[in-house]
Order: sequence, then C-alpha cells, then structure tokens
Amino acid sequence: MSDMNVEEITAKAKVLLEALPYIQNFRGATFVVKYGGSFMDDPDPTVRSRVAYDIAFFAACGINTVVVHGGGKAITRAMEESGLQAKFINGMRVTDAETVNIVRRTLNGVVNSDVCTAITEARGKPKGIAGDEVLLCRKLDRDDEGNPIDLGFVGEVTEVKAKLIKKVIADGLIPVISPVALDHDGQPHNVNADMAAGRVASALRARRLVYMSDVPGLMRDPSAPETLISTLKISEIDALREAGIISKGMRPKVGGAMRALQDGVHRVHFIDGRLPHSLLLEIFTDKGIGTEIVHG
Ligand SMILES: Nc1ncnc2c1ncn2[C@@H]1O[C@H](COP(=O)(O)OP(=O)(O)O)[C@@H](O)[C@H]1O
Ligand SMILES: CC(=O)N[C@@H](CCC(=O)OP(=O)(O)O)C(=O)O
Repeated sequence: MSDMNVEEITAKAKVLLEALPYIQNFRGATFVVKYGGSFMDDPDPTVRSRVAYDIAFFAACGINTVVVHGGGKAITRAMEESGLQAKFINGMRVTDAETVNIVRRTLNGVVNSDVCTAITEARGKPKGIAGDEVLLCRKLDRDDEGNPIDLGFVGEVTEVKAKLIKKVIADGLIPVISPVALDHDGQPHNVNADMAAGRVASALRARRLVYMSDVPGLMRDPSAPETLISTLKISEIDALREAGIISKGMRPKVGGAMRALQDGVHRVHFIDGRLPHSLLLEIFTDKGIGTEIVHG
C-alpha cells in the first residue's frame, strides 16, 4: 500500500480523470504548437524542457502534434556577432541578403536541433524539418493593414506541403518546422514564425493552434496581468486592434490566429510558456489559463 492517504490518492486520480474526456476527444486530432519565441531564451533550461514534456505527452495521447518554432532572439544575437544590428517593423525583422543567411543558419542549424533535442529528452520522437522543405512563399509586400512594405527577404507563406508533413506524422514522428520558406525562384526568405504556424495549422486543418509566448495571453493592458482576456471572438478583434491593444509581437500572432480560424481551425490559444506545463493545463483541464480565440 502507498504511504498516501485516501484523500491524496483520490485527488491525484481526479486530476488524471479530468483529462480523460479531452484525451478521448482529441485522439487523432492535429494540434499545431508555436514553440517559442522569447521564453525559449529563458536562462532556466527547465522552462524549455517542460514544454517539450507537454508536447511528448500530447503525442503519447494520440494527438498529431506539429511544432513550428521561433528563435528571434537567437537570430538577433547571431546578427550582433556578425556586427549587424537588428531592425524590426511591425514586429518583423528587416532581412537583407546577409541576414537571411544568418536566419537560415540559426533557425535550421541551431534552434531546430535544440527543440528536437528537448523533445527527445522527454522521450518524444521529433523530426526536424527545415521550413525551406515544406513552405513556399512570396515576398511580403503589404503589412497587416494593407499598406505597402519592403522588409527585404521576408516572405509570406503561400503554400504548405501538407502531404510531406502528414507523412512524417503517419510515421509516428513529431514534425518540428523552422520558419523559413522558399519563393518560386528558390530564394530563401525569413518568415515570421507566428504567421508560419498559422498557415501550417490552416493547411493541416488543425483542431487547435497554440501560441506559446512570454505573456499570460492577450491582455487589455499588457502591463497588467489581471486584464487577461480569457475568451475572445474573432468579431471582437478589429476593435482591439483599433484601440491599439494588439501591438508589437502580438500583431502577427493575432493575424495568424484570425487567418487560421477563417481557414477552419477550431480554436486558437495564447498561453504563457514560462508557466510550468501551461500547454497541458490549457488543453486538458476544464478551465484554461490563457486566452482562447473562437469563432463568432
Ligand atoms: N494586448 C497584448 N497582450 C499581451 N502582449 C502584448 C499585447 N500587445 C502587445 N504585446 C506584446 O507582445 C509580446 C509577445 O510577442 P513576441 O515578443 O513576438 O513573443 P514571442 O517572441 O514569444 O513569440 C509581449 O511580450 C508583449 O510585449
Ligand atoms: C520576418 C521575421 O520577423 N521573422 C522572424 C523569424 C523568427 C521568429 O518569428 O521568432 P520568434 O517567434 O522567436 O519571434 C525573425 O527574424 O525574428
């Protein structure tokens, strides 16, 4: 007999049982997780490791889990090492020829393998995929408000090779995709990871798209966690944008979320990657902890 008393055993079992309907419901469904970006750089390695465990947990429950990772901070560091200064417009990096090489080297070479290693340590089975292999793009020439923009080699995804990704899933592996894409001439482009995750979720007809970041979710006042918006309908987004509430790094996330929902993704979640096992709790418990964006 265990040294736990009956109440403790019941409480533990209750936690496990709360997950049961979710596991039954989501078995065979596809989830896309945007893994990154800022919290990936947390000095505490257990932060990344916990997320990797949650991803391995999903996969073990029969959820087809696909990871799209960021790595913006790692790119900025690599640029600085080469004497270049990073510049962002509307949350997107201005990317010249030298920068796009650094972006590829950093994302495909370093960050992708780091994410795969973390998932492997959690006994998941990742398959690293350079975005160049599965994402096609055209040069981004408009911002999210339709104004002309020139950021250099920055692309917007026009096509996702969903068959290739589904093949990896069918092989029992967790695709881990970097946000790099090729245009029709084979020229690599840097793609915002949030937008890339949205397009991958659309192409795979994912049930859930989860953005993990370093904030509790979408907040009415980003400096006040108590203003967290738990549930948001698509129809409420424009007013928040106009009020300036969705700014900086949240813009591509909300843009990616809206597009994915319009393309048939059921629900999009924004959660705090720094909170222990926020991914598991958001999906497998009755009361989520971040923001969910739903149809309506
Ligand atoms: N309404 C909002 N709620 C929460 N965060 C917001 C909001 N508007 C802007 N932000 C900013 O968006 C950032 C998250 O985006 P970003 O830095 O791109 O994250 P990541 O690199 O983790 O993907 C937050 O740190 C915050 O500064
Ligand atoms: C065009 C563009 O801005 N691309 C991003 C790609 C990486 C990314 O999005 O990483 P995070 O999710 O960590 O921010 C960049 O260069 O930073």
